[in-house]
Order: sequence, then C-alpha cells, then structure tokens
Amino acid sequence: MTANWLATMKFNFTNEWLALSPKEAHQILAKIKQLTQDPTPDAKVKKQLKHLNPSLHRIRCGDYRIFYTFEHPYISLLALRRRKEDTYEEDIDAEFLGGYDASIAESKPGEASVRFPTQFPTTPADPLPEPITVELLINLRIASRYHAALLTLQTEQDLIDCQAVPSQVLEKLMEYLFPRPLREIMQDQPEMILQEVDDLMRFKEGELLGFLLRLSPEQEGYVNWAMNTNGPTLLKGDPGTGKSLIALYRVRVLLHHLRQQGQSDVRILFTTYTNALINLSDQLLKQLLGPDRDAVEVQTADRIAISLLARAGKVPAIIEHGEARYILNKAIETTHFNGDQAIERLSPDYLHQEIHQVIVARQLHTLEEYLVAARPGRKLGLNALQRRAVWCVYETYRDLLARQGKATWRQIRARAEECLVQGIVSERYDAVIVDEAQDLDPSALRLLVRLCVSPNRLFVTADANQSIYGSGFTWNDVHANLRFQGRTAILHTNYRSTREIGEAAQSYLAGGTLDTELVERSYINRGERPVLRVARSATDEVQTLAQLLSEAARACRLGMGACAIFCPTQKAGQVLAMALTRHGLPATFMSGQALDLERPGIKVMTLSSSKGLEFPVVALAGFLSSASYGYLPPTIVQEERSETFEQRRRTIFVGMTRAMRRLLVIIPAGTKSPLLTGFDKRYWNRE
Ligand SMILES: Nc1ncnc2c1ncn2[C@@H]1O[C@H](COP(=O)(O)OP(=O)(O)OP(=O)(O)O)[C@@H](O)[C@H]1O
Repeated sequence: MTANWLATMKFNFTNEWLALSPKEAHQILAKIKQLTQDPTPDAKVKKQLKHLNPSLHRIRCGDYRIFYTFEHPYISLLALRRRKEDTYEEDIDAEFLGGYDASIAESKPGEASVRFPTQFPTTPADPLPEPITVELLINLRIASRYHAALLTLQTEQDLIDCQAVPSQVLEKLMEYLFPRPLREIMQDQPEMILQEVDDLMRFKEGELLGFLLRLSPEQEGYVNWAMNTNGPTLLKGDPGTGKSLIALYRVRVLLHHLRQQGQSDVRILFTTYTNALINLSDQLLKQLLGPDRDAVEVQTADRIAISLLARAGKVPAIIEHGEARYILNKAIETTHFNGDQAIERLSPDYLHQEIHQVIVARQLHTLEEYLVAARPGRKLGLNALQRRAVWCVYETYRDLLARQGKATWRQIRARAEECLVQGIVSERYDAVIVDEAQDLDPSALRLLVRLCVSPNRLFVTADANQSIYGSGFTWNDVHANLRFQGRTAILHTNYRSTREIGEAAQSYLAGGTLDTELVERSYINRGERPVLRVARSATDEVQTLAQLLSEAARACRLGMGACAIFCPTQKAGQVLAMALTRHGLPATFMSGQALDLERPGIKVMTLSSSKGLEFPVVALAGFLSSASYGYLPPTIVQEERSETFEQRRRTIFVGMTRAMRRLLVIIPAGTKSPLLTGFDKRYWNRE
C-alpha cells in the first residue's frame, strides 16, 4: 500500500516517540501508516479538535493519542500523549494544548503569532512530573556517561542547575518532562521530514541518527536553483534566513547532479569561515549524505591555504596579531619617506588594515598598482604622497616579517593563490561552496575560485551586513569570474530569531549597513522585546546578568548551558566568566579556536567568535571593562572614526542576531559612546 501523504514531525514528537516501549512503538507506527493513507477525520478514531484550533486533529491509538495537522501533501505529527484515565476527550489538559488561540486560526501562513511562554504552572522547586529512570534515559538515547548525574535529579531547578551534562542533553530531557503546549509546538518547532514511516523504527533502534529539516518552498527552490547556468551563483539574506542550511543541502543536490551527468569520482569543497562552523557543517553533512560524505571536503579557506603551501614546501610561521602590530610600529619608526606628515593622520590600526586589506589581500605587487588601486569601503581618501608613504612602510614591514621567517594570515592566503597561479601546486574540485563569504579576503576568494573546475560550479552565500573585518568590496573587482548578475537571490524569512530580536538588531545596525538593498523581512517566531540594562559597576553587571539569564533560561525551559555571553574583548570575557562562576553560575570563556559548544554552563566568548553560531539566550556584556572599545582617541580623524565604528556596530549586530529567543544587552551607566547608542525604545525594553 503506497502512502498518499508525506509525514513530517516536530522535534517534540520524535522525543516522545523515543520514550515509547517497543510494543507501544509498533502500535503507533501502524497508526501513522494508516494516517499517511488518509488523515481526514472519521468522527471516531480520527477527530478534528475544532474547539481548540481548527487545523488540529488527533488519532486514538490504545492509551495514546497522536496529535497532528495536515495540508496536502504533508501531515505534520506534533505530539504523542498518553491519555489520562480521569480525563474526557473534550477537556484534554488545557495546559498541554495551550488552550484555544483564535490568533492561530487567523494568522497568515509563515507569519508567527506565538509568543514564547513566560509563565509555567509549576515552580522550580516542585518534584519532576515523572521520575528520571534508567529506562527513560536509555529510551531517549542519552549517553550512559550522563546517567549517574541525571538519576539524582529530583526537581526542575535541579535540572536547570545541572552542570555535569551538556545543554543539548538537558534540553531533550526537559522537552520530554515538560511538554510544550501544542500551540507552541505547531508554530515554533522546525518540521523534519520522514521519508519512510519505517525510518521511525530505524531511528528508535539507533540505525538512523536524525532526520532532515523540511525546507520552505523558497529555500527548496534555491537548493536546486541555477544548476545549468554559465556563471557562479550568490545567495544573500539577513541573519538566520537559512543561507548555511541551503548551502549544505545544495551539496547533496550537486552530488546527484554531477553523478547524473556521468561523473563518478566527484569531489566537492565546502568552506566556511570558522573552525566551529566547520564542525557543525561536518555533522550536518554526515546526516545529509551518509556514506557520500566522503565525496566532500569541509574546510576553512585558511586551512586550505596552509595545506597548499605545505605541499609547495613553503609554510611560514604564522605571526600573532600583537607581534605583527609591534613589527609594524617598528617599520613606521624606521621608514624614511618624503613628507614626514604624510601618514600622520592614520592611526597604526588603520595603517595595518590598509596594508592588509588593500595591498596584501588584493595582491598589489608594485607602488604603481597601489597608486591607482580602488580602495572599496575605505573612507579616508589617500593622495599620491600618502600612498607612497604607506607603500614605503609596507615594504619595510614585509622585509622585517620575512627576515623573521613569519607571515600574517593575509600573506598566507595570497601566497597560496600565487602557488596555484604559478602551477607550483595543482588542485581542483568539481564544485566549490563558499558559506559566509562576506569576510573572506579577496585573495582567499580568488583562491577558492581557482580551486573550482569552472565558474558555474561555484555557489556563494554572504550577508555584507555581517562583515566584521572588511569594509566592503565588489565581487568582480576580486576576480573576473565572480560576476553574479542574474544569478543573485535573496532570502527573506528569518528562522532563527524572534521578530522582536531581529527588528531590534536591525534598528541598532541602521548606520553600519553595507548592503543597502531594501528587503522585506518576515519571521517565524515571536517573543519578548530584547532587554537593555545599564550597569553602574562590575558587581552590578554580574548581578544583572545572573538574574536575567536565569530568568530567561527558565522561561524558555532550558538549562543555563543554553545561555551565551558575547564580549567586545577576550579580557572582558575572561573576567566576566570568572566573576559569574564566583557568583554561583558556572561560566567558561572560550576562544574562537577552542569552542566547545557541548560544555555545560554559560558559554562566554568574544563578539567576533560568535559569527555563524546561535544560542537560545544571548547577552552582550563586558563593555564596562573594555571601555576603549566604545571610544577612539580624539586624534583619530572623522573618516577613520566612522569606518571603525560602523565595523564595530556590525560586529555587535552579528552578536545580537545569534539570539534565538531572548536577548539582553548591558551597557555602562552614563556611556557617551557612539557605539552604545541607538537602542530605540520601540524595539528595546529599557525599563
Ligand atoms: N525551513 C526551516 N525550518 C526550520 N528551521 C530552519 C529552516 N531554515 C533554517 N532554519 C534554522 O534557522 C537557523 C538559521 O539558519 P542558518 O544558520 O542556515 O541561517 P544563515 O542565514 O546562514 O544565518 P547567519 O547568516 O546569521 O549565520 C538554523 O537553526 C536553521 O536550522
């Protein structure tokens, strides 16, 4: 019997499915098969729950009821609940269903009407609704190394405070013990696709590790988009619109496409910006591709550059940022050039960026090239005398680095590309996917273009407004093959953050936008307005963080491991993590190189390391102890000032847009920093 309908499920359903005994699971599976033949109500076993929500239905199965909605061709499995003996059909726990919500019936498809809950019927000190047993933990597929710690937990507060278990594990258990109201499940949980109903059994038995997300029709379109064009494709979109997800699904489609064309030994390169994103992408690709995962290399552009240089026998020692700055200062002191005041207006930071962003990254080899070079995004105009002076400093700096056998990352990327151009090493991929391209150096982008067998096999995702290092560039100025005309698409729907968070972040960004194209934005989730608080002292800041983060975690029914704090500097992050831990809320500072997202407790990191990540609860703090981040010395000229502040504003924007459900920003009392203004009352709760 072939199914007429395709089943999808919510995270909540899979969790409840896992907890069933094998006998119950077989019964439920049979009912789901029956549903995929015909989900329409029969007034007996299948019933429409009109009084609660017109699209909500249930099917009875022994002691259980399966709740679902349907719209051809999909049936969405929402929840699986055991019927309490003392309840009649019509008054099924109002609390679990969330009551009738007229707004759901009236809301437009794709536009959210649900608010994340702020109140719960239980208090944190109440005993858990059912005891945690070994059987439950085994059924939920929770690793045995966590069992001992979990078996001792008696109350919800114990679960929230549990430090010995990663937040993802606690979340799974919380979701099972405190099922969300159906209303909320219907609206905010992603939909996963059940290709075959029997996959549920394979999942329960551990043969299948997970399910694929159901993409929106818009996203699905871009996964399959422009397969047979003659140039590269660019996918743009605001934060959280699913660019990375589409890039990953695109790999699967490309693989099939190339194989269908008769290619057997396909090799695809998938690059993203940070190591943390590499690990996340790798996990998802394993799930998406199964054994085909071996056809894909997942790497950062930097690791590729290093491996190419290694093959060419040319790997230099990589210089630390602080040491590079020291050498640059030495170069400024020792360089003699005409017109001593020529570069006086440039701060060492600006000069450092000029050398790396304009000269090294764009691979300018001669002064003549630099004299006529476009400097996209650089606000401070430089005349010929000034450019000559910059060039002199650059040459001294380059020679000093070479004498020490060291190189900066930008030099490494440029050299790797040169090795390919000169044929010192050769490497080709059948397709290259570049995720988060907005911060790649022009030289890194050129390298990736060269690694791709032809321009039409290049797929790029980017959001210029999340560019935290560069100040902007134009694609075809980077490489002649990077012409996206007619092959650029924009995503509109944010799946990560609530509308309130997304709009508050956009209103804060206002002055720092690089991509000024006006895009209509929509959101899947609704929630509370983000909170802005003022701290008078370091102690005040820690107390506010401790109180508001705990409240937010509980409101979202999550452990403290679901919270992240982003700080402007590493030092500020380290200090805050220590202070919070002393305050009784364990927190760990993690550098971008050593992110451990499974680690229990609050994760603290710099704003720039937060790129590409996401957390249910996010706080931006630490501005009090790194006051210089919000100010620039008075000697800095206006053009440099505005370029630097815009860049920092984008960095803060990136941090804000990592928040899924709750966002908190703490600023120092009485701050006059231009960076810490622009929190419009319409979007921010400033009480
Ligand atoms: N169709 C969908 N259904 C449910 N969840 C989705 C869908 N599309 C994306 N998401 C989720 O939204 C979040 C954001 O997706 P993703 O990271 O791909 O966005 P992005 O555009 O790359 O974001 P950013 O540019 O901010 O890094 C992820 O948790 C992803 O799983």
